[in-house]
Amino acid sequence: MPDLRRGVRQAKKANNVEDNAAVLAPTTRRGTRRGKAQALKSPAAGPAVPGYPYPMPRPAGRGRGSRPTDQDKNPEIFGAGVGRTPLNLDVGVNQLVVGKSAEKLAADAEDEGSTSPLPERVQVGNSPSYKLERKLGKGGFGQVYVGRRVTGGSGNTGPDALEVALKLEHRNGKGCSYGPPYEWQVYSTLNGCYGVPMVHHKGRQGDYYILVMDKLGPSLWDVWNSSNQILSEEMVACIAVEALSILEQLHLRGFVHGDVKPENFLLGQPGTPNEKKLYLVDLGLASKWRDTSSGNHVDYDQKPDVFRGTVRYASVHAHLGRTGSRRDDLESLAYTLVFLLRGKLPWQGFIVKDGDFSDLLCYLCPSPFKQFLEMVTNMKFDEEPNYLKLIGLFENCLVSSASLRPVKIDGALKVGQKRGRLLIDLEDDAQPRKKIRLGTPATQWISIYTSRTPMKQRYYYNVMDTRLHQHVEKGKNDGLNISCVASALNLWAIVMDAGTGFTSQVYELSPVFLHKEWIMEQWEKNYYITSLAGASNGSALVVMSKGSRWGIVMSRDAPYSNQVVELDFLYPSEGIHRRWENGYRITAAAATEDQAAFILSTSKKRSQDVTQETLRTSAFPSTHVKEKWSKNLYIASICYGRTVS
Ligand SMILES: Nc1ncnc2c1ncn2[C@@H]1O[C@H](COP(=O)(O)OP(=O)(O)OP(=O)(O)O)[C@@H](O)[C@H]1O
Repeated sequence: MPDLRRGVRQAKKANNVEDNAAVLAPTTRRGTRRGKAQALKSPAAGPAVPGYPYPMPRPAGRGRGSRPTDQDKNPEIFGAGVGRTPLNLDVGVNQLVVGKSAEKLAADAEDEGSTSPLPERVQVGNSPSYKLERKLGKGGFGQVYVGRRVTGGSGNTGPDALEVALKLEHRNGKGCSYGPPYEWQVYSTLNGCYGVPMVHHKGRQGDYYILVMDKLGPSLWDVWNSSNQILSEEMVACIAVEALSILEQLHLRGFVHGDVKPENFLLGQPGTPNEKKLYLVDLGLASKWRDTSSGNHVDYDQKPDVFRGTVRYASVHAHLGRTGSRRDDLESLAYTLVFLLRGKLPWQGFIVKDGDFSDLLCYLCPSPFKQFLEMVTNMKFDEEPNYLKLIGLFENCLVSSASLRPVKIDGALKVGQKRGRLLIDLEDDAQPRKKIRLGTPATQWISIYTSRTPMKQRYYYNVMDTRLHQHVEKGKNDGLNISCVASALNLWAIVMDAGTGFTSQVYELSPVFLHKEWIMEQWEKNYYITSLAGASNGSALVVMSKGSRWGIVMSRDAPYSNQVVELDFLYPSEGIHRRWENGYRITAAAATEDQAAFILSTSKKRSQDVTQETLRTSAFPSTHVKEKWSKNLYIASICYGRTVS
């Protein structure tokens, strides 16, 4: 097939051309990660909810907005460069989403009127009988009422209490598609866990699934709202310390909460000895971070279109669809604390531009809170949190004597108590960590190298539109085909090599992105898109090729057995390393000013174990490429865009 866009042939070698014509020894570098390959589940198989501990399909969703709040009146706008909302997360403030669009959420909300009337009296299992009294709260799933004991039982507290909280979920409700709410199973495992209210009875009555639990007092959101929307530093420090103790216990039992926020922390009942005690409720989004049978940490994964949690407080990892782990609860706790202290989070109510995220958040925080945020946002996926050290950060904020403290910190005192003070050793011999997520945004070249048998490879960079054809033609004359293209500052970078396996190639530079007519014309001729780049001025370079390898790739039998994506607002180093360890290799990369995405695939041919390395450089990596060539590592992909330095 003739090339459709053959430029004028020119033998002249431009300044910015490099050629690897040297003859290299025919030794292939063995993969250093060989043998560690461990196949991950196919994305299509099994539940789509990360870390979901039970073998049931994806829950129907936790999509409805929670209780209307003053804050809800102010719609939040999430900017693309915020570092928090990459996908269809344009939902209101306190909404919980599981891979759902905002439209679907609205539809769910309209269903509400169709539920049956609430029972006047409740009696489940061998519980006493309760009369339904005032409403305590409402979430996206359940409604919580005071239950006043009318018959049965005689005590004042515990399973016999005169007043309990009744959480009712309609059997047709979102969380009940497969029987009793998932939260029930979590409560069964966690009953008695420090800081989690006791569930005394549960059962179905008529159309409702009902949990009978300890009645608690106001939520931290209520307290914040009735305190002029600001809480003292000491109070928030006490909350931090106690919340950490509660989360530690929850984590010790193998669960992450998954929806840490002010609305889900409740104080004990006013007027009782527990009125200053903190509790964590709502286990409906809890998931296992540790596999029960093997005791191993659950596998890392990223599904950018799946989100669960509350938009405002969710960790950046949760926004990016990564499997939940202990670090996410801690990051949400950090945002909860900043919110309670300052009454707002920097991403509320306005579009946050590049860089503002970390600057604003850190600027708003007193030192211990800032340090806390830095520590938790730098945690690895499976890292064991150092709860003691995190608690210790707040030691100096706790100035009142134990009896005057606004919130009890019994959990932390149990560990390091001495006369009601925390005794926590803040000595740390670990090396200071680099600020990854809160670092300075940068724009760099990201180049990916793969080991291959020796071949000729050449690159051109800083290529203007007008010079493109002459470079490509020169390469073609030398028997090379384009293997990847990239754009930086409206100049092109082209990598050409002798090992693509393509028999013929066409390309087009068009002022529009994905010039449909031209692409369809080439498809008709059995060409398939093999590389693609867009410039910031809107023009696009599309390369289409045909040949044995890509003919197969694009039609029926791709050589990949599985494919995943790593997407982030910085270079997702941890994710890429985890994927490498599981046998994935980067097969495509793209970056813009504010995001970078990597497609990683596993090869059907297990024997094809290739070493892969990546580089991030401010300038085009010309010197590095030569070094890599000498080790039989060839550019496999290249892009220019968002990283963090
Ligand atoms: N044990 C309790 N005692 C007193 N109030 C409670 C109790 N449990 C829940 N509440 C109140 O009811 C509200 C809703 O409860 P919960 O968060 O469990 O419901 P949900 O439908 O699962 O919520 P979400 O939409 O956040 O998932 C809480 O924010 C709180 O104000």
